[in-house]
Amino acid sequence: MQQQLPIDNALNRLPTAIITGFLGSGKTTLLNKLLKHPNLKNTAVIINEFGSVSLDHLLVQAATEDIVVIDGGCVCCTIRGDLVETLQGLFAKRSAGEIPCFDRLLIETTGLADPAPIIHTIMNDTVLRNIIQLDSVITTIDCVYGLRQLEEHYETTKQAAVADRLVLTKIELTNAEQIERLKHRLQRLNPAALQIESTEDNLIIERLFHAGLYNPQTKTPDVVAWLQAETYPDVHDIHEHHHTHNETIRHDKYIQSYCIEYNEPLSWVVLNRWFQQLTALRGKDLLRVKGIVYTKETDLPVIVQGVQHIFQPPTTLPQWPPNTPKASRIVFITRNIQKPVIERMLAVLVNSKSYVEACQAALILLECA
Ligand SMILES: Nc1nc2c(ncn2[C@@H]2O[C@H](COP(=O)(O)OP(=O)(O)OP(=O)(O)O)[C@@H](O)[C@H]2O)c(=O)[nH]1
Repeated sequence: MQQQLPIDNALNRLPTAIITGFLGSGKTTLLNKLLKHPNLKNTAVIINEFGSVSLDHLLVQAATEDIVVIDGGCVCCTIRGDLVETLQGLFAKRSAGEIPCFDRLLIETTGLADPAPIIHTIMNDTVLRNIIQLDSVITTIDCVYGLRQLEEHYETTKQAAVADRLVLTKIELTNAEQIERLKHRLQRLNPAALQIESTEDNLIIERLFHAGLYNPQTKTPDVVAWLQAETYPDVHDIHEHHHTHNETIRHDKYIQSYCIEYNEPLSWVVLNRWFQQLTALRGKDLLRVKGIVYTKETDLPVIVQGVQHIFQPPTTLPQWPPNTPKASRIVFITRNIQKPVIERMLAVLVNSKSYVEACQAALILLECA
């Protein structure tokens, strides 16, 4: 039975990048550098902190910091009303001709911000998701303090784990060995994220943006570049590495990144149950999920994306892109959910003949918690 999902329309939406990074790691310095670039002159900027910054030909709005702390410490599902309002206001003014017609949006978070709620807002607000598309999550990492911050602050680890691009700042203030250690650590934490040194003047624009599903030059989906599936190491490599270090506090020790591959077509029932169980039971530990799925219900590739508890409604591509096998490939960045657990869950769900059997997948997940 062929079923319809909306065709992905990312190309028609405004590219939006989030710049995040720990306190003092160089977000504003990077932003100011970017805004001087002629290709970014029609950029609207939202600074996610108190007060506004005045920059000539640019639109700078201030979205107040309004993190709602729910008992138990989970702020991940909180959609920031102020950000939604600010964005909608910006688009209303643009439509009314009150401000110039910007063609790109940059959002700078505060240093302690969890980028997940901002990503949720962009992906799932019913109005915004038809207007803007997440083009890139850019995380600045301080080469002087980065290693220590990764150990001591989960915020830094999470900001690095969800990034599409990692910008290494203050390179000139430290030595080559420390930079290599930091790069290696970041590579293990988030192998698909491109590492860029902030001093790379010529390449920075091209390499910082366009982390979305579409190649901006050809306007066609580039699943290979988007998923970067081949960069995810086999899970055994990660374990071996951990055992060779005598690490005590490290937050990134608990972060795993891997790619699940499945050749047979999956039914939507299985797919939905899998994601529902994952989000309901371990949502806060699903730092980022994205993939292309081969389903029984449609010949078209289905695109899935999620951050923690919230998944974007699935969409399809108009056809399977060249060089992309007709199979499912989903990349996961998780905290304390190992690849075999995810694979076992999927196997149980695929083979289950009853609801009760399907619930066994949830038990696998609960046992590993
Ligand atoms: N030497 C050097 N200094 C840098 C670099 N990047 C940023 N800085 C300095 O580091 C300090 C903090 O930089 P910001 O850009 O304000 O950092 P931020 O992440 O926006 O800071 P918060 O908004 O406070 O979290 C400033 O004094 C910058 O001049 C760099 O690559 N090299």
